[in-house]
Amino acid sequence: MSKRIVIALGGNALGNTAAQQLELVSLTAKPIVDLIAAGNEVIIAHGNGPQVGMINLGLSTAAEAGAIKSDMPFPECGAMSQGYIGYHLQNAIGNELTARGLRKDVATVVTQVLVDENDPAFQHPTKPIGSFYDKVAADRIMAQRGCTMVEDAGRGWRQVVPSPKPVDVIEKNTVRALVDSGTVVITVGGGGIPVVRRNGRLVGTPAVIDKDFASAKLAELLNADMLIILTAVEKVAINFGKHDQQWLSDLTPELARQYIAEGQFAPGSMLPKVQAALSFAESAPGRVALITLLEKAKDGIEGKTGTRVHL
Ligand SMILES: Nc1ncnc2c1ncn2[C@@H]1O[C@H](COP(=O)(O)OP(=O)(O)O)[C@@H](O)[C@H]1O
Ligand SMILES: NC(=O)OP(=O)(O)O
Repeated sequence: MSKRIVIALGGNALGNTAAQQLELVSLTAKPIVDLIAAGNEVIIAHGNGPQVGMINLGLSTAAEAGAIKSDMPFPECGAMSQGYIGYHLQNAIGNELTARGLRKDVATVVTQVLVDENDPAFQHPTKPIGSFYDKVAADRIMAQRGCTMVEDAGRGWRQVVPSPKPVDVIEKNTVRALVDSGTVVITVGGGGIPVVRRNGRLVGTPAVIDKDFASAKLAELLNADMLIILTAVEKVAINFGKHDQQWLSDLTPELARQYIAEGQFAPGSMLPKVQAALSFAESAPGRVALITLLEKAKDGIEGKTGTRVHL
């Protein structure tokens, strides 16, 4: 039976350069088009941590060198990352559809996501962006730019920015209308451009929303049947990386809460995915969230693999 499915793609899976990204999205497009060819309505959300950091650093460096007139504000960097990644995804998915003789429109919607100006996340930057650095380089960048950098899960040092929770997707009606008309939509890229409401106006704010939370919010607003969070592991584990590691196939809200309380999921990596999956699964009866590998998405939908979070 065909389903309405929101897919969340990890930003780290998109490579570090435009050439790498273009090559990787051509591979990403295949399993996504498998789902479309099977009759599902597919909406694609994606991360932007490495990309928004690259755009921000590149333009700041150009401004400091006098090559451009002024620095680029951070929300605009987020918008650029949506266009950059969205273009590659719509190009790759469109080409894959054409190669299979399927006729479907594919479009990226530049998306603003409402956040609360009083969200405590603004006081505690946690979202890693940009490249990984060693400690010496990180200390130098922090001193030069006055930004915050932290060690990211043993992989090196990265800049961190505030990551408020998504409250609403401003362009949700446009996205819904496009999906209803049969268009494959790429939206809430990088979790959406964070905006706050001030005196009745929407104003961009420097932050990066977690794409897993934004995808869960979008899936809820679009009344999706499934939220699929695609990442670098086939299943979620408890005792991850330890000798007694145990892969999980099914997670009820009760179990998910228990494991979260035990600290089983790493903050900034698996924790937001499990929390986002839990929030979608609990938003209405029958909704299922799946966490798995891109190439296992089809098997996961059929219940053959992945970690399914459901009531
Ligand atoms: N309990 C866990 N179970 C499975 N993977 C985990 C767990 N805790 C941490 N991880 C790590 O989290 C990673 C996914 O997070 P991340 O790389 O930030 O995601 P994204 O795909 O969105 O970029 C996995 O590849 C895995 O290395
Ligand atoms: N915005 C966001 O969640 O990006 P990553 O997936 O790259 O962390």
